Amino acid sequence: MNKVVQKETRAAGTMPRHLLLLSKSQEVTDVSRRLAAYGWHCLTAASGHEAILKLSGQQLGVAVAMLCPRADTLSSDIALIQSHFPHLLWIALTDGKLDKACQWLLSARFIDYHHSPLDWDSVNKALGHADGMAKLLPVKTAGVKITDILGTHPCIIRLKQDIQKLASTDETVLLSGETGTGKGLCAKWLHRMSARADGPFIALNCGALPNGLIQSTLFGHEKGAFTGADRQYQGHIEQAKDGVLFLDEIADLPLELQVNLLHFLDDRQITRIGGKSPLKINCRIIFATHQNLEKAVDDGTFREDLYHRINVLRLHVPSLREYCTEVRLMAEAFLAQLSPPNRSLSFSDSAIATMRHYDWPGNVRELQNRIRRAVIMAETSLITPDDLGLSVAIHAKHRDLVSQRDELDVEAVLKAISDHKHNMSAAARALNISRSTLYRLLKKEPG
Ligand SMILES: Nc1ncnc2c1ncn2[C@@H]1O[C@H](COP(=O)(O)OP(=O)(O)OP(=O)(O)O)[C@@H](O)[C@H]1O
Repeated sequence: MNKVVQKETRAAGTMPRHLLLLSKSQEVTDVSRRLAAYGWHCLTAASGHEAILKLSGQQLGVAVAMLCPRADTLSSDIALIQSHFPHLLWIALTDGKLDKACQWLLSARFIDYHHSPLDWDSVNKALGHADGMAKLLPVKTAGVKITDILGTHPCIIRLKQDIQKLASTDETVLLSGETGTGKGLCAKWLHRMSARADGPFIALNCGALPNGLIQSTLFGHEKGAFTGADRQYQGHIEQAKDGVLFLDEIADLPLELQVNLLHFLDDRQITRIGGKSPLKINCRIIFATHQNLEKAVDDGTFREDLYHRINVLRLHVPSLREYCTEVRLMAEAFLAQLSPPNRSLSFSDSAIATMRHYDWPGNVRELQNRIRRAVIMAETSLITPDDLGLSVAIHAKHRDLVSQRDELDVEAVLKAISDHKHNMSAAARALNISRSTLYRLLKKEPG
């Protein structure tokens, strides 16, 4: 009996467990078959939008994403799914060649990852662990509960005060800041504290939808407006009537739709695709971006008139590095939220020190995800840097510093050699190093 069939037999008779399998790759069927052999039923999706449709009404705990070197193509899909299902635990399957975008994505969004050649037994074990943990974690639905904005650092106090001021107006607001800093959270607070709190809060990630879908998603369509439009659809602007529309990743909105949005901001009217008469909609818009909009204007990918229209009330959401003295406080608050009730966990001193010195490129979202991971991985009641997946990250950071320093050394040596017309002894003297050190830095044998 081959291995897969044996596993199938072993899994037979147990209830199938469900997971989301997100992949744009042809190999999805093979992976889904492999996982089925362990009793996993995979809901496959090739985009965030498809995943959201398939997940609605389901109580899934785990999602698997197949990452390839161009992982950035999945990053906005994952962001979209997370905004609707924030408590899914994510595990990545990668082909081992991690580029920068992929590494960033892994640290920001995943609790665990497995490289090919895949050891399916350990993939299954990790999935089982995550699924079990997801069942123990408190279930919260997106949009229902807003967490507090944590932090007592002056930059967070200022942020909260500014949100309060902006909540008292009905003006359009632009939130800027790195990914994972809490722009979505601030937008929800702006809504919650404003006169529109009883109205809807509708969020749309402009980068997560294919170009063909975004216009009807925003503006809606009439029945029969295009092939497949078998019923009338009220777009997000209309759904946000009397409430707030949160347009995330605004820099990703295609240029042709930027014009339509500008018109809406001016006259507050929309016409559904295929519609004849314009509709007046009263909603407040909050924009967010992690990109440099000024550069996007210079590059011609963002309209200058729209930029000026939305860049009036701008709020910068600080990166976690700007208040890294509070990492412990935040980590402990997230640990209390994310630990199952029957487990008492705390951080070891080395975990606190490591978190304090880490750069947090994925900001608070990364901190939350690392703690989710640690809750699953910790074998004792004391969380270690390893449980947070940080020993490797810190090591990589140090290796980076070493390689950067090496590059600078080589640059200085090459300049000295050129300044001294290729006289190695003179170049070494000028740098105050020996000839042998000079050759070592150049990784060459003395000539
Ligand atoms: N100061 C904070 N206190 C508590 N939770 C926070 C804080 N900042 C961010 N978070 C949490 O971090 C997670 C990521 O935040 P959010 O999605 O709002 O980030 P974002 O800046 O909108 O990210 P992106 O640019 O990728 O869309 C959310 O779960 C949010 O509740």
